[in-house]
Amino acid sequence: MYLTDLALSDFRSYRQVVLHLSPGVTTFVGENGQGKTNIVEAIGYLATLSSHRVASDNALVRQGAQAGVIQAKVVHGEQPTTVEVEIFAGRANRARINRGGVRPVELIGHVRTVTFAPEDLELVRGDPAERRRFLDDLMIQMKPRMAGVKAEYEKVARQRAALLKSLGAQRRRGGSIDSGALDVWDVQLAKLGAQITVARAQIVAGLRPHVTEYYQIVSGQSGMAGNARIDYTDSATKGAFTLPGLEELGDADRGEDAARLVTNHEDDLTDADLTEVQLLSALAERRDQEIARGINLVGPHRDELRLGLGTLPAKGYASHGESWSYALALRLGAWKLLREDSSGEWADDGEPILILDDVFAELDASRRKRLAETVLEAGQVFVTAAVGDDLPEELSGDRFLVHDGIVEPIDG
Ligand SMILES: Nc1ncnc2c1ncn2[C@@H]1O[C@H](COP(=O)(O)OP(=O)(O)OP(=O)(O)O)[C@@H](O)[C@H]1O
Repeated sequence: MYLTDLALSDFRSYRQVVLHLSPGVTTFVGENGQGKTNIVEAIGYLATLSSHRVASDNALVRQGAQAGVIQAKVVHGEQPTTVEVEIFAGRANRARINRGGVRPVELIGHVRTVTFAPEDLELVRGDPAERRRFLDDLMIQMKPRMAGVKAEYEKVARQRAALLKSLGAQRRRGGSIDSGALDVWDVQLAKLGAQITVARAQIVAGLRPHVTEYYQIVSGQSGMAGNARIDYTDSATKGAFTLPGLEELGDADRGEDAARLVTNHEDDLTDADLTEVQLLSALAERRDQEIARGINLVGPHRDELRLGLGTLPAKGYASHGESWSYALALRLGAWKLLREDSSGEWADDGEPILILDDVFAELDASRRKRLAETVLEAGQVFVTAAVGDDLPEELSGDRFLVHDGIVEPIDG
């Protein structure tokens, strides 16, 4: 998969820009604040309908404009497809595929990207929510129907939390409470939550060997010190979540087609049913505590992706350079997993686009070189850098200079 054209109108700092793009490596070079990241952010938005930098869409619309538009032509298999999203500040987006109106969520899957950016250090050093978001973005790209499940889960969790708060307040005032009203929310939370927990755990099982491998490649560390291992812990059992048939994948051959197991995993139903039962029993057990605190204490929003390095957790122990290598290994692992995914419409070309936003300046010379060699395998790569000299010479390809809202090709 690759983009041949990208047009932005009123997106971030751009009033209007049109770019013709080629497969292989494309680099955007320019001084700080000129709009390099804005371009790759737009490409990433087409894949996930969210920005890798901000939680709200408001900042994506050019100041003073009503709506920002991102339009791209993507070649996937034989036929080019035109995808377009119109972003409104504070309102629902509008989307088009080949000029026909569709629901925005239908765009997901037409463009697949993996973005690595300075913010990714938070994947290792930040709160568990960062790591859950990483898994969810990947989950939605691999199983687009999970976008709806996640949205529904979040709605149920919000409503249940409101009820817990009011029951808690009632109890503190000395009134008697009927906590039976929670039952219907528990059932929904467990049903939706189990699907998310299982989908994420499948992704972790598929990612694990890739993360271990890429950590060693990028960091140059080997042996126990360089052993990066990821695990998923669920809130109901508070233990490492295991999936029958998938767990052995962690120790499987590195070349194993892990994505096939993620998307075609036959035990989905059994796993989700089992997890649902575990969630329901944990909800029953912790109901009193939940009412006292007025928050949901059980569910995938409390699950954790744990990152281990050697015998220690990465968070709090890994050095700055090691944390960077780990974040990069997570992103490259995600890219490999998406690449291997040959389910359904990805049978002919599931190759995701790789975006490396401002990352070379953060790496030492040997890590830069190893990263460059690795990404050359990708069908299309977008790189941004403030200083062209930070880029290893392996990354030749199209170059654009970005300055004052103008993006122009650099010859040679
Ligand atoms: N909604 C918006 N409307 C107008 N301008 C915006 C908007 N959002 C961001 N900008 C401007 O875009 C510029 C930032 O662009 P971008 O983040 O792409 O820079 P960059 O070239 O990647 O810089 P750096 O090298 O510092 O990372 C800033 O000058 C900012 O003021």
